[in-house]
Amino acid sequence: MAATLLDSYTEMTEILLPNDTNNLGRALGGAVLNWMDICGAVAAMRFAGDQVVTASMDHVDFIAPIELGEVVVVEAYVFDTGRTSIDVKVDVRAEDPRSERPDRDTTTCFFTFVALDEEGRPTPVPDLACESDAERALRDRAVADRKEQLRGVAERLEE
Ligand SMILES: CC(=O)SCCNC(=O)CCNC(=O)[C@H](O)C(C)(C)COP(=O)(O)OP(=O)(O)OC[C@H]1O[C@@H](n2cnc3c(N)ncnc32)[C@H](O)[C@@H]1OP(=O)(O)O
Repeated sequence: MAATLLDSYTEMTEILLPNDTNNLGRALGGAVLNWMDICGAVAAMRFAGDQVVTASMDHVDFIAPIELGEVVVVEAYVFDTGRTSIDVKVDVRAEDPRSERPDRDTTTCFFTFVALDEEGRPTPVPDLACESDAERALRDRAVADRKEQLRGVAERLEE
């Protein structure tokens, strides 16, 4: 049984409202993580066709702030699988349709979800199929980016 990277592709669009901001009028990290977790879980569920739970999130760097009123676009896709686990890349970018300001990448995180059967036990997931060059490129980039991110974190801890 196989499912494609495209089957999993999920985009979620939010607008940053006051409830999700800090006292500087910028996005709370926890609000962004919540959107990323939901978007990643939807991608994993679309892929597996089963309920999933978040097993882990890798390191998260918030590389640029998101300002009140900006549009937040969260994108997620499956790039690797185990027997019952599903690895998902989640990217976040901010857009301001009211200005000429260019879109900004604000964070990326790699999640692992586990598919569960109706009794809540881990259950096998489909193999990942990449049918186009674009899908293969996304998969390879995610694998490389995850390794690079983990290498960067290890180097920072050693400094
Ligand atoms: C604190 C919170 O609110 S967390 C948010 C919501 N998430 C949850 O509630 C999930 C809570 N955790 C759980 O239910 C369990 O730990 C589970 C379902 C994730 C894993 O259960 P386990 O009994 O460890 O299952 P098991 O040992 O069979 O492993 C199943 C798969 O999970 C993977 N896995 C287990 N723990 C982790 C982890 N911390 N990180 C990544 N993958 C993991 C295993 O590698 C295995 O993958 P594979 O089948 O592809 O080889």
